[in-house]
Amino acid sequence: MTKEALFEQIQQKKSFLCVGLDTDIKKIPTHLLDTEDPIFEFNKQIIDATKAFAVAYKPNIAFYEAMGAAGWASLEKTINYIPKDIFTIADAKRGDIGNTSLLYARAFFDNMNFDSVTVAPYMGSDSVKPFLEFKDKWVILLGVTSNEGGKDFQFLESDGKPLYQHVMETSSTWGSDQNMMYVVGATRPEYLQDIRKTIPNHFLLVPGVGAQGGDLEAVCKNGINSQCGLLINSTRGIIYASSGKDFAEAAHEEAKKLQQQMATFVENIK
Ligand SMILES: O=C(O)c1cc(=O)[nH]c(=O)n1[C@@H]1O[C@H](COP(=O)(O)O)[C@@H](O)[C@H]1O
Repeated sequence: MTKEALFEQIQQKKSFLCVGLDTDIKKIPTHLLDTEDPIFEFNKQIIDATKAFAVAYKPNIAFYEAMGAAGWASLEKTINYIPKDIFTIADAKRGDIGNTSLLYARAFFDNMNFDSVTVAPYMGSDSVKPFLEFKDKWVILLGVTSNEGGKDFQFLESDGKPLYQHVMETSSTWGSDQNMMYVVGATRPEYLQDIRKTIPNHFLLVPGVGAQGGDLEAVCKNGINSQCGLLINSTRGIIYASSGKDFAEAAHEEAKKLQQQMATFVENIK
């Protein structure tokens, strides 16, 4: 998907919501366990209930890998079920020596037809560049993560700059704002003004609202740009809003609440 197509969808839906699909067999409503593929059945109903408000879906690959071959089958069915105009993110946090990264890229872009994959920057340029060779596909590089341990390395300074800033400055020359995005946790909105000085035009994937307590308003105020530039993710806050038979309706309501908070920000984009 191109950046223009993504922005068009954001304007149409007045939303920049990404719904995470971290589907855990231990957490889905028990009445689904009798179906042929409970993980897919859950995802299907979540997608149907939220697609009016979501511009992206982000299955976290760990949840599928943990189920073995059956998990991969559920993931493939899920990716094929997501409407084609909605952006898809394989949240896999990959990155390895070049020939291995190329195969990760083929797995998610060619075999499964995801639009993007999350990538860890630690192994540097030759671990990221193979993902950038695929037309209309995206790398979403970890920048400032939402978790507590993100502080362990990401803010260490050298040459007067924190590590995350070195990562963003250097890596943004490997591709462009047409094929690279960055992860910035919603729990750390105070870094967004500085981040926007380094990468004014890139889209940011912002996880951490809902269950992790991130601040949606602060993220929007500091992070939005002239093409929106934000995909804000919520996972548990939406997909596990209810553990009963009404889980899809509850997900619909939570997604709608977030979309309504986002609508004014979209209307004010100049
Ligand atoms: O890359 C990510 O998506 C990610 C980066 C980050 O810094 N923090 C973070 O929580 N995530 C992912 O975003 C999702 C957050 O889920 P909830 O906390 O349930 O909304 C999980 O799939 C995490 O793996």
